[in-house]
Parts: sequence; structure tokens; C-alpha cells
Amino acid sequence: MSADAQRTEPGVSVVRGMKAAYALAWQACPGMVFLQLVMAVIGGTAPVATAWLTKAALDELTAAHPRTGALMGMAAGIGVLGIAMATTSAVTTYAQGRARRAVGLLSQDRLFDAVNRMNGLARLEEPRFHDRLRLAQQSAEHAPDQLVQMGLSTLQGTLGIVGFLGTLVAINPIMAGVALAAAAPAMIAHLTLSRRRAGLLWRTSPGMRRKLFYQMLLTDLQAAKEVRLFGLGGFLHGRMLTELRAANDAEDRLERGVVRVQVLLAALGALLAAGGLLWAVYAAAARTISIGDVSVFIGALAGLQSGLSGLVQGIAMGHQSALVFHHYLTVVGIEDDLAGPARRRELPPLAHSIELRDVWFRYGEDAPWVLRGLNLTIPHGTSLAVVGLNGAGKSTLVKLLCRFYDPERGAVLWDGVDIRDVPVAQLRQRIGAVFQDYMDYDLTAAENIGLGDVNAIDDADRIRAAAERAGVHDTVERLPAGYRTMLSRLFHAGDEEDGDEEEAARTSGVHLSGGQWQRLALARGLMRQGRDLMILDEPSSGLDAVAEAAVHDRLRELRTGSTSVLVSHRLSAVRRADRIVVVQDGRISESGDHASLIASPDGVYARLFRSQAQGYQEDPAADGPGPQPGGSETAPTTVAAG
Ligand SMILES: Nc1ncnc2c1ncn2[C@@H]1O[C@H](COP(=O)(O)OP(=O)(O)OP(=O)(O)O)[C@@H](O)[C@H]1O
Repeated sequence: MSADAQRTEPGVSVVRGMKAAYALAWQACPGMVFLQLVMAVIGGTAPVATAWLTKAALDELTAAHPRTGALMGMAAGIGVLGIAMATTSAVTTYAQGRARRAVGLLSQDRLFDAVNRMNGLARLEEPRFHDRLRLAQQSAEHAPDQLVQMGLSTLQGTLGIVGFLGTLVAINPIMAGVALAAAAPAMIAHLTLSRRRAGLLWRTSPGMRRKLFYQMLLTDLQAAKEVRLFGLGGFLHGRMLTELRAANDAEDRLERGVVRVQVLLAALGALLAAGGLLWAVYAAAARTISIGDVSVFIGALAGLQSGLSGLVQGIAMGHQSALVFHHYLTVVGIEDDLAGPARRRELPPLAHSIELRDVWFRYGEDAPWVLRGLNLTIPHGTSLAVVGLNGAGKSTLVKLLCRFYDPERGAVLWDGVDIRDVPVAQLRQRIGAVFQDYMDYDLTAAENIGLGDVNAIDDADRIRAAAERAGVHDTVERLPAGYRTMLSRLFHAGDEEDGDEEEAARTSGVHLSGGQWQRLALARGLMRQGRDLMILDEPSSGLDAVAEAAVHDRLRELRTGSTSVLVSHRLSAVRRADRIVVVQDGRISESGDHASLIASPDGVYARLFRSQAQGYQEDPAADGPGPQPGGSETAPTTVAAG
């Protein structure tokens, strides 16, 4: 086995995995697990009883004076056992299906409960976490069921094996010992292979996620424009196949090893069976055993061999499932990526100020510092605007205010209380926000707004008021079904089973423009109006000039007297904030109101303001002599949108 395959599963406890999977199955559906247990006992004992009854019947038949009554009884017994064995399979399949569905539901519930328990963003940014989550999802669906099946087939197999083994020992103990010993190498080989398979799943997981990513790009509506215009289809398709081929190659290599092992084991089993048959024929000819003995011996040897082989394969499969189930257990047991409070405190309604005190932050131990000892105070009831060049750290500052990450050094204080000491949910209850990278939800227009305060998702008046404040009410009203319109071309509104296709067509398939989506996001943020802190990170970048001016006028009214942070590159939007700060080199480099900042001509703010203002002034070159003859060959025609 490659060292890598071993390395992928450090410290995995198979026993722990099995125990947890059994507990999960039992909690999800005890009745069906018990039914499977009963069926396993019947399935394990019936073949042995059939073999013995067959022997007795054959011996009776070859006896000097066969008793008809006894023979009929034995034949009836064999028939009943046959019916029992035939029906167990159907009942087991039913019980298995119900248990699998119940386990799937419970395990997915626990898995996503654990994902929701993570309050920060850091873990979701770890590729390895996504690899683990993918395997956790897969194994949550299958592993408990596979482990239950393994347990039951082990029980069933063991019962059969004990019966057949006892039979063989009675007739030929040496043959029994040999058959048993032959199972040991098979067990070792299968366990090794199952460990390698689990290791392979872990190692190919990044590639399989990349494959899913390329697949998603090939079918995603949002990506479709670039994919088609830049002709990326073939490129992405090729990359997808490369990932798939790499995973297939690794699997093929493993399967070649598996086939070698299986051929060897099958040859060993056939040799053993042939040896047993030869011995039985020889012994019967020599009259040391009866014809019935030959029958039961052959049946018992075949039964023992197939029982042992099934047992070994079942254990190996369970072993592999337990190894993969380890990913599920890891995710379910995962700790919040934000540290718990050193001393828990309640968060008071904001009365004085929010302060970032000597905040140092970077996105990873090897990543460069984004904030380097930043100090900033946001007094209660004032509006603050944050400006700076791309990558200066403005959005990072906002993310620290929402406690999506904790500073590496320094603290964020809310009326003097370190926000690490209060429950995260309490902090976020007090904050309203519109993010730069807001979401477009494939839901109805009302839901897209109502999600801003999920408790009020059915409150039509509040949703409408938020839409009006964001200047999107008229747009929504004009949609085919108003606020009930589904903003998606991927899903229908409501239940398709209702059969109201006309209504479905009316409420589905509407797609908004970029600016309209942004105003919906703004309305969503405004559902939380009246919270202690309002954060607006580029809330108007996609709006047309008229809408932007109108939105900012409204936002200014809303922000008056409340505490707000506005991040924007549009300096026309920030100029009326109570205070403007410039983030540069991880610190606040300038601070003041518009007039005082513009008065320092060499300052970053003044330079940014001048360059934006110049952009709106007349461009002398535009009034020049116009295109020269032949110039159209070199000058491309451009169409600007947005
Ligand atoms: N999740 C992240 N993981 C790693 N680095 C990040 C992450 N988010 C941002 N960064 C880095 O942190 C720095 C600051 O990013 P941030 O988004 O805060 O800048 P910004 O001032 O808001 O920029 P912009 O004006 O372009 O929106 C950038 O160098 C960026 O590459």
C-alpha cells in the first residue's frame, strides 16, 4: 500500500465509526433495524437446518426400510425453510429501504446543523473542509446503512458458518480447519483493500470537486455569457474530463490490485472445494461415510466457503464505510470557527460608540497583514464613510464589525464590551447590512426582501416599506405576479403538483437586471432598519445615476441620527457623511469631514476626489478631429454597459 494512502486517514477509529453509525441507525429507525435483525437470524440458520434435513431425508431414503411419514415431514420442513428464506429477502429489502431513508434524513439534519453552528467564514474558506464536507455528505447517506448491513450480514454469516463448521468438524475436522484457515489471508487482503479505497476517496476528493466545479460552470446561467462569448465550453469540458480521467486512472490502478487478490482467493477456494469433493467421493466409495454424509459435507463445505467469503467482504465493506464515515463524524463534531467568549456578557443596545482598537488582521498565518494596528471609533448616532483603494481592507473592516472573523490582535469594542464576549447571534441581531457581494436568491421577490428579517418574511407591509425605501417597489409591482413573482428561470414558484400551470407560468421565469437585483439587496438590508448599526458596503455600485442619487438621498435620511458605516468608491455618495476615513496600508491614514479632507490637496481623499471629478468633466480629446481614414481598422468599436 502506498504511504500516501495510509497518510490520508490518520487516527481514524474504525470502532468509533461503527458505534456512531449503529447509534445513528438505531435512533433513526429502531423498528426497521430490529426487523432486519430478525430476518438475519432466519437467513443465517435456515440454510444449515435445510442441509441437515436434506441429509436426514437422504439417509432415510437409502435406509433399508424408509419411513414415508418421516420423509414427508422432512420434505415439508425443507419446503417451509425454503419459503422462509425466500420471503426474508423481500422483507429485508423493505426494512432496509425504510431504514436507509430515515438514516439519511437524520444524518443530513445533523450534518447541516453542524455546518450552521459555524459562525465565522474562515472554515468555509478551507478547501480541505469542503473535501471533507463532500465525503461527509456521501457517507452520511450510505455509511450507516452499509454498516448496519455489514453487522447483520456478519451475524447471519456467523450463524451459518458456526452451523456449517460444526457439520464439517463432525465429518472431517481437518477439512474444517483448512477452510477456516483459508479465510485469514482473504480477510487481511480485503481489509487492506478497503483501507486503500477509503484513502483513494480522500485523495481524489479535491479533483472530484474541481470536476463538479467545471460541470457547474458548463451549466450555470450566470457563467453562460462568458462561457459562450469567450468560447470556454471546450476548455472547461476538457478540464472536467482531465479531472475525471485522473480519478478513473487512480481507481483503475486500485481495481487491478483488487482483481489480482480476488483471482488468487477464488483459486484457493476452488482448490479447497475440489480437494473436499475428492475426499468425500473416496470416503463414500470406501463406505466410511454415507451418501447423506456426502451431501451434507459438500453442502457444508460450499456453505462455509461462501459464508466466510461473504463475511470477509461484508467486514471489509463495513471497514471502508467506517473509515469514510470518519469524515461525517469530524464535520458533525466540528467546533465553531470563532472562539467562545472568555467571559460571557450581554450586548447592550449601542449607547456610546463602536471602537476598533489596535486591530491586526490577516486571512491566514502565511497571508500578508490586511489591517495593521487599525484604530477607529464610530460614535453612536453618526454616519461614517470608509474609502480607500482596491484591496485596502475596507470590506475586511466591515467583516470584523460583523464578527465573521476575529482580529489576531486588538479588539472590536461595542460600548466598551469586547464583541468576542457576547453571543454572536446577539451581535448580529443588532446589525443591518448590505454587502458588496450580495446574493441573488432564486426565490420570490417578497422572499428576496423578507430574508433580511426572516421573522417578518410574511409581513407584506414591512416588505413593501423596505422596497419603497430602496426604490424598487415600482419595479416589483410591475412584475407579472408582483411580490409573488419568482425571480428565477431555474425553479417554479410554489408546488408544481398543484397543476396550476398558468399560475406557474405567470409567477416564474422573471430575471431582473443587475441594478434591480442590487436594489432588492438594499431592500433586504433595510428590512433591518432601526438596528443599532447599519453597514452599507458599496450599496449602489450597480445603480444608474438617477437611481443612485435617489437611493443615497433616502439612505442619508435613514442614516441621520443612527449609526452607520458606508463603504463606497463613489465619493459623491460619501461626501455628506459625518466623518470620512481613508484606509491605507492597514490603518486609517486620513480622517475628517469632506471639507477638511479636500483641503489637504496631497491627501489620498483629495486626490481620489479630484480624479473622479475630472472623469465627469469634458474630455478635450473627444472633441478632436474624429477618426482618421483607415482608423476604423485599428480602433475597435466599444459598447459600455453598467
Ligand atoms: N477571504 C479572503 N481570504 C484571503 N484574502 C482575502 C480575503 N478577502 C480579502 N482578502 C484580501 O484582503 C485584502 C483586502 O481585501 P478587502 O476586500 O478588504 O479590500 P477592499 O478595500 O474592500 O477592496 P475593494 O475596494 O476592491 O472592494 C486584499 O488584498 C484581498 O486580497
